[in-house]
Amino acid sequence: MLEELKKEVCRANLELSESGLVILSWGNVSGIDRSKGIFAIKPSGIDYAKLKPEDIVLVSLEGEKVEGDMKPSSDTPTHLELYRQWSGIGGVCHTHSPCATAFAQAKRELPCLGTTHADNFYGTVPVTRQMAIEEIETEYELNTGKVICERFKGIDPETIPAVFCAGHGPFTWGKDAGESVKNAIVLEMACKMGLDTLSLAGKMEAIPQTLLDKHYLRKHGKGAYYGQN
Ligand SMILES: O=C(CO)[C@@H](O)[C@H](O)COP(=O)(O)O
Repeated sequence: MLEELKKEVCRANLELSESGLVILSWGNVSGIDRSKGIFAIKPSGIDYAKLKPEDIVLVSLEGEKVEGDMKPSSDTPTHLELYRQWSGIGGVCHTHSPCATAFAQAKRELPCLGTTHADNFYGTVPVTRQMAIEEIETEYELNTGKVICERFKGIDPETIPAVFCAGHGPFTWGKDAGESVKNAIVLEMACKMGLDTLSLAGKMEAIPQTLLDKHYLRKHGKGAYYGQN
């Protein structure tokens, strides 16, 4: 079932591995078929070098494994919560890429410091709150999805397809699995530029909204972020 989706998600996971954003079996990518209410995700703990389309696991929006010999990614509940809450996304990517993870661990948001960022993210990339002990000790991955959606109240997730999960790492998303990986690559580069800017200038200062609008709206035609840029 859903052979094409499994091939697409397998390809996206291999792209993630080839991008250098993940090592060992870290990270994961999924993609959803909204017409069937089923998403495909990387199996847990797999060596990317051995990953094949037939290894990709299918999971329903009710959270049931529909097809696959292996255990779905340990982050499946997070991907599931984002698909449930945000009907406009088609793919989700999670990494521990070093610069973006530094922002997540430092609980720092990434302001829009330049046009590179502005071309891809309509404003500040937010960070979630630190989860409470009981949220961590119970359903950690599901609660990770919940605090991401909580943080995005008032923010259009399609115009800022990225977040830093406090104390953990980044999640990105997009119209499909491939775009979620592209956004993870752009986020890591933007975070590296942010750290370099901070070390050169001693601060991270957002560009004017008008420059953000000029770049983002010219490329994407819409922007609906109501918070501070
Ligand atoms: O965030 C984590 C672990 O902290 C996970 O993303 C692992 O890095 C990958 O887990 P699997 O997808 O292989 O289960």
